[in-house]
Amino acid sequence: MQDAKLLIVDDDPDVLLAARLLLKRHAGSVDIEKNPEKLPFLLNNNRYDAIVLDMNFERDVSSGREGFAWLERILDIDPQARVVLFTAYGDVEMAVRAMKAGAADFVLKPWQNDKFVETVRGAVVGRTRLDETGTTKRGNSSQSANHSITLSLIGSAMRPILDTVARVAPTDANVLILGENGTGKDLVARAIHEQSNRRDKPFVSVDVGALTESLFESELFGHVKGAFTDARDDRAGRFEEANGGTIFLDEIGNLTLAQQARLLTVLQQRQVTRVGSNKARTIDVRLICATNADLAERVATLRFRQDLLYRINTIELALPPLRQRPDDLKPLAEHFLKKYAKQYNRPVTGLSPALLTEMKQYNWPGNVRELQHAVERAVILAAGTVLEPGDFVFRKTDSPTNGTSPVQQTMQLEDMERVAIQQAMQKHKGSITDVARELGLSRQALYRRLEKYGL
Ligand SMILES: Nc1ncnc2c1ncn2[C@@H]1O[C@H](COP(=O)(O)OP(=O)(O)OP(=O)(O)O)[C@@H](O)[C@H]1O
Repeated sequence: MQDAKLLIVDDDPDVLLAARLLLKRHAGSVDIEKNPEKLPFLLNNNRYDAIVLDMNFERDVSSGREGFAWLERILDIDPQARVVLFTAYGDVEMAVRAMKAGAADFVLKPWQNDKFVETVRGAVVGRTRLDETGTTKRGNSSQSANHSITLSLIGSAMRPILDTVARVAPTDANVLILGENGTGKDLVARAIHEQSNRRDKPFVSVDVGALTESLFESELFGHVKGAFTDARDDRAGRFEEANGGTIFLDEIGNLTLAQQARLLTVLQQRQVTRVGSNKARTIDVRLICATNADLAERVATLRFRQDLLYRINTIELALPPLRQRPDDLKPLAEHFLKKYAKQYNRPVTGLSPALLTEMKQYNWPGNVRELQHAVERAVILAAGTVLEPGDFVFRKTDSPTNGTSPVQQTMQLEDMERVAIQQAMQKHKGSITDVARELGLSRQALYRRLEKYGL
């Protein structure tokens, strides 16, 4: 593995240092990262022959849940990734589960040097074989591989959207993607990038709604050493990371007015200044934003700046909620069924007509993400080879079209949402990852709701 490029992700700096020292003697290069949130960025910009990933990122937690969630995310981005999991607890059952979920192998901490190197070597060899026999792989500059995300967007409702994407992508026009949570906004943003002339440059995605007031500026625009207590080094912000490529600002509707003003200045001047510095740096980025909020209403109620809206919405793309595209339910569900039957090695082959009927009657508040998780659960738990209504958990919600006023509907939906979150928090003993998964929300979206409802 002399030429291999490796990545180690662990929140313990001592582990990172020791593992890097050891593997550096056997590999071409070894990147280390403390924050797993950086994984999507790293994977979108590098091709790693193997990734060593910690199972537990929260101190005093040994469930491995974080590791599983990140493993899944890695394989979503790069299905051929070879991931070796670190576990400190010698839990063989967990390691076996991890391998079933797609990990290449695992290493127990504290590790034995020879064994660790051999395990990583095995993962690298596996990757080389996959690449040799492989189907599409990222980093391939052929036209078809470049359009892999576009091709992964399923459903007839996506056709007109993809037509617009094809026309808009090669221009540098700013795009605003509107749609409820889980409707595919992130995928569409990536499809625009991969069809654009910037496709070989970075695609940087930032959930700006999840950034606290104090983090906002340094995360987006960077900081210099000593700018604030934790600023131990100079650091580029996400705009600089995206230079030459595309920056995707998700949940833009949640920015405070002060944040909106700072963002607008950067967009107007096309320059960023790191916190604590007075040197402005010119940036060249294509801007894509997304929100599930009604921005026109926010402008009318003075919560969103009109000048910022005009700057970001040169082209608007609205993604319909899943309940408005019943024809897409079957192809989407079949797509996820195939994916998870293969991933979990389960003999599930189809959906019963009765299940399809129930799926069409349900209103899918979590949209495609909820459908994806529902199918995943059903594939794992189903007794037969065809999924039946009993294999699915439909969350109990009233149809939003039941004759009540929009305000009452909002109240009712908010009440239901709060109760659903409370129940899921109790059921999963407060595990954010599990609750987010059950409810079909991103972790950030869940954090925001917990804050909103004071839970
Ligand atoms: N048309 C589609 N075809 C295949 N998969 C889809 C489609 N739309 C969404 N998905 C899948 O559903 C999940 C949610 O999609 P995505 O993250 O793009 O939604 P989002 O609108 O950005 O959500 P959020 O607002 O919560 O950030 C992802 O796993 C994505 O791959």
